[in-house]
Amino acid sequence: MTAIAPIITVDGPSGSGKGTLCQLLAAKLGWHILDSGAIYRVLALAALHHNVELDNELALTILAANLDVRFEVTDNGLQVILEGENVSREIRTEEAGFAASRTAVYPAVREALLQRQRDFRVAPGLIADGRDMGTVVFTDANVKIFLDASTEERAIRRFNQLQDKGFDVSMSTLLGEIEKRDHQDRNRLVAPLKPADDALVIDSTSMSIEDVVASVLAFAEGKI
Ligand SMILES: Nc1ncnc2c1ncn2[C@@H]1O[C@H](COP(=O)(O)OP(=O)(O)OP(=O)(O)O)[C@@H](O)[C@H]1O
Ligand SMILES: Nc1ccn([C@H]2C[C@H](O)[C@@H](COP(=O)(O)O)O2)c(=O)n1
Repeated sequence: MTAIAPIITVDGPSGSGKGTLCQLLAAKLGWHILDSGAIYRVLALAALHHNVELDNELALTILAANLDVRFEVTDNGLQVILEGENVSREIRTEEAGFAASRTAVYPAVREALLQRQRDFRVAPGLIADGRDMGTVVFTDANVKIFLDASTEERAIRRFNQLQDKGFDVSMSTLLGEIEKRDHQDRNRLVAPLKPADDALVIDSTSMSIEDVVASVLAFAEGKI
């Protein structure tokens, strides 16, 4: 009998540091990584390419079920390939994040993407980054983390991150966009952003990323 691969889920709002934490955990443990937000971002981009409106649930669901996306882990980070085209940079704008959040409100779209996400669970283990990893996709995860930070701190982090990548952004616009996306992700009817009952909630507002990693590994001891 094959043992089921262990899994650590990391959920939380935009800019809380989930992606950074997941990469560090995956490198430390030698595990695979699932960036589920990238799947929703790619879906929104595919909708744009195929002239599908972001409020057309049926067309989005068909697109989601047939999404031709590949993920490649390289020395330059995760590369995201949509229909043969590298879209890694294009999907990282705040606009792409908000468009992704719009596609993510539809139950049928989420259902169509469920198995694709679960297929990432292979040995030696998986670190899963998202909004509903611990509450819906991997309810039996060994370790569940809900990573948070104040809205202001998240906006500052995102501002610095986008500037470093060469995107032209304004702090006040960014703050408004983050609040709007948080509201949409927390208040949708299906799989809203919230901590799983058995998650460790970490407020990283005043924590370094190294401290966050240490807290997670201490919590995970004996569970993975
Ligand atoms: N504890 C921390 N202290 C300071 N900066 C941090 C911390 N954690 C992450 N960051 C920085 O904040 C930025 C956003 O982090 P990251 O992309 O990991 O967030 P995220 O939660 O994955 O966001 P999203 O869900 O929108 O993809 C990055 O530039 C990262 O280096
Ligand atoms: N498990 C997930 C992952 C992502 N989404 C939606 C909601 C987010 O605002 C958007 C982009 O995610 P990010 O790349 O910023 O992590 O995608 C979701 O609903 N469920």
